[in-house]
Amino acid sequence: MNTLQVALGERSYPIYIGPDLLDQVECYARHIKGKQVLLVTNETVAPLYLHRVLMQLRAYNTAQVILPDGEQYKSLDVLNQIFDTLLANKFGRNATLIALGGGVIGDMGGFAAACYQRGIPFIQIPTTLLAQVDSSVGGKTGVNHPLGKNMIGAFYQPQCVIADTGVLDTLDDRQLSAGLAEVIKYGLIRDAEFFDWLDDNMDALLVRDKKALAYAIERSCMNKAEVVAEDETESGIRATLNLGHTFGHAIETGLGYGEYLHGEAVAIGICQAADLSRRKGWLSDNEMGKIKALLKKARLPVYPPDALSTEQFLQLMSVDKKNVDGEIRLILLKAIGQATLPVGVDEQLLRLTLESYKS
Ligand SMILES: O=C(O)C(=O)C[C@@H](O)[C@H](O)[C@H](O)COP(=O)(O)O
Repeated sequence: MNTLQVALGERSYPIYIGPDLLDQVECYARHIKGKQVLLVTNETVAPLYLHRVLMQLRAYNTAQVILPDGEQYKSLDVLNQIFDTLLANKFGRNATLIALGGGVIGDMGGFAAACYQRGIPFIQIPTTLLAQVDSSVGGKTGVNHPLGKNMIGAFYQPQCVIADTGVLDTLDDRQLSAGLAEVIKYGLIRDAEFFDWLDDNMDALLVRDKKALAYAIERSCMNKAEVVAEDETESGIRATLNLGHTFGHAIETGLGYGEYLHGEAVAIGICQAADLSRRKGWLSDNEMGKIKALLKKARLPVYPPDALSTEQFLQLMSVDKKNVDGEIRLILLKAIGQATLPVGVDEQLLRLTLESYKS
């Protein structure tokens, strides 16, 4: 097992990475304070892994919530089921919530923990590649609104993250590729050497070579932990983690949550952000080509859906959380390995990019 630390003063926590961690009681026990534990998971993950986690929690008074699987269920309505179960079981302030699942479960479970009785401890057990390399780390929790992705939420850090790399064996290929979009993102925003490594090792990652996957997860988490430690609540550098997300969130919201996986929408958004950077003269044609080729090699989409018009894109992008006083601000690239902070972009250039960057 490898342990990384997210250094946030009194809110610091470890990320445990390794195989078969679900069966290691020490990973859980040292982070559970009271006797009550609520497990939040979904219909896909429960039959695969819930039993293994419960086996380690025999000393506790446990309850479970099994939610439907998919981004379309990351909503206030579904969130209420978690509160219902906490209350029905008379769980108090020292109860611990464990989120066992992908990004949707982690974000919703974390938000429920942040709100219930004004905050109870929670543990992230991410079961998708995307959740292991990105969403379980850093304390962004929340739910979607029909008009905007992740619009209702809170920064709320977990007690620990338990990334059991063995659970990726049951992940389907589409989900694996979606996770690779966020992995590639780290190379693009701050780690050019990692981008080159990914270029050389993408085939190994796609066939789930264990050594390659473990390395990609550790290096991604290391990058994320460093950024979050520097800027927990996104007043500066943390916004670079949002590369491609303004476009990506517009696709997810515009097409209806669940149509595209988050990582797929982000892959397209990364290409659109890279294309805009190229039009600004910051990125060369060669770099643009390398980015698109690596995303395609990871079996990710690189062109936006025809169903979304330029006007719809602009409308959806106008509610992004990085915007200031109504101005759309984007994370762009100066080079592979170097992202900008949010920059306001000329609307004409944005329109041109949206209209011309199509399949
Ligand atoms: O941790 C962050 O900060 C990120 O922006 C990481 C993103 O990859 C992640 O998708 C995040 O949930 C997006 O947050 P949002 O603030 O754009 O809703």
